[in-house]
Amino acid sequence: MIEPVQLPSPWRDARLTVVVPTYNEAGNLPALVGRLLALPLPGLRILVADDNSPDGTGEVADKLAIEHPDRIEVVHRAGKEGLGRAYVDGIGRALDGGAEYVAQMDADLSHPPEALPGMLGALLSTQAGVVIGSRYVPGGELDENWPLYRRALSGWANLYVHTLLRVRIRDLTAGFKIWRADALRDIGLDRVQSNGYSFQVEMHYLATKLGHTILEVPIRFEERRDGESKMTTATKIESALMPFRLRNKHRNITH
Ligand SMILES: Nc1nc2c(ncn2[C@@H]2O[C@H](COP(=O)(O)OP(=O)(O)O[C@H]3O[C@H](CO)[C@@H](O)[C@H](O)[C@@H]3O)[C@@H](O)[C@H]2O)c(=O)[nH]1
Repeated sequence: MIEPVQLPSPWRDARLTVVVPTYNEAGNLPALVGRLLALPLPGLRILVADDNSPDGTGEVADKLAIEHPDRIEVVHRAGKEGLGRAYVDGIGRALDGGAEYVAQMDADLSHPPEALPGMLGALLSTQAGVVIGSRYVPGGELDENWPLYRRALSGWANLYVHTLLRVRIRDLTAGFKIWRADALRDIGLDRVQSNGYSFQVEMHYLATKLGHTILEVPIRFEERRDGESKMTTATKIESALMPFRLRNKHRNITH
C-alpha cells in the first residue's frame, strides 16, 4: 500500500467529498471506508450512492454512517439505474452540501485511496479543473491480474473515443478523479446524458469543451478481489454510441 502524501495546511482541511457509487459492494465498502478515513484529510467526507443493492451494501453503508455520522452520508436510490445516474445524484448532493472539491472513485478498491492527497495537492497547486488518477500516463500501472480482455477493451475504448472526440487525455475512461466544485457547476450535471460508464468520457468531454484544464497523475489500478464488474452489454453499447451523441448534442456548448 502506498503512503499518503502529507499536505500543507490549510489544504489538509479542504472540504472534500468522495462520492462512491455502489451496487453489490458489501464485501468492499468497509475496507474502502477504513482506508479513506485513515487519510490525513480531516475535511474528507464520504457519500455512498447505493442503488438498492441486493447484497445489502446499503445496510452496510448505514452501519458505517452510524459509526461516523460526521464523515459518512448514504443516499439510498430506488433501484439500479447505472453508474452515471448514481454519480449525477451523488455529485449533485455533494455540491449542495457545500463541498469545495468532489472526488469520484469505485468502491471495489481498484483505485488506491492513498493516492487522493497527492491528487488533491496537484489540483490545488495548479489551475486544473480536474485531476485524474491515470493508468496510462508514465508511472501509471495496471494490476497484472486485470484480465487481458479488459485491458484490450480499455485500450480500444480510449483509441475509439480519442479518434472521435479528440480529447487529449491518456485515460479517457478513468473513474478516479478530483474535481473543483466550480468546474462541476460550470459543466452542469443536468447536461449529462449518460446512464452508465460513458459518464466518465462525457464528463471529460464537457470539461474539455468548456476549457477546463485536465491533469493526469499516475496511479496503480488494482483488480477487484471481491465481487464482480457491473459492466453489461447495454453499458458497452451506450459507450459505443455516446461519442456520436456527444458530438451532436454538445458541439456548441457554452458556459
Ligand atoms: N449505484 C450504482 N453503482 C454502480 C452501478 N454500476 C456500477 N456501479 C459501481 O460503480 C463502480 C465501478 O463499477 P465496476 O463494475 O466495478 O467497474 P469496472 O468494470 O471494474 O471498472 C471500469 O469502469 C469504471 C467506471 O468507473 C472505471 O472507473 C474503471 O477504470 C474501469 O474502466 C463500483 O463501485 C460499482 O459498484 C449502478 O448501476 N449503480
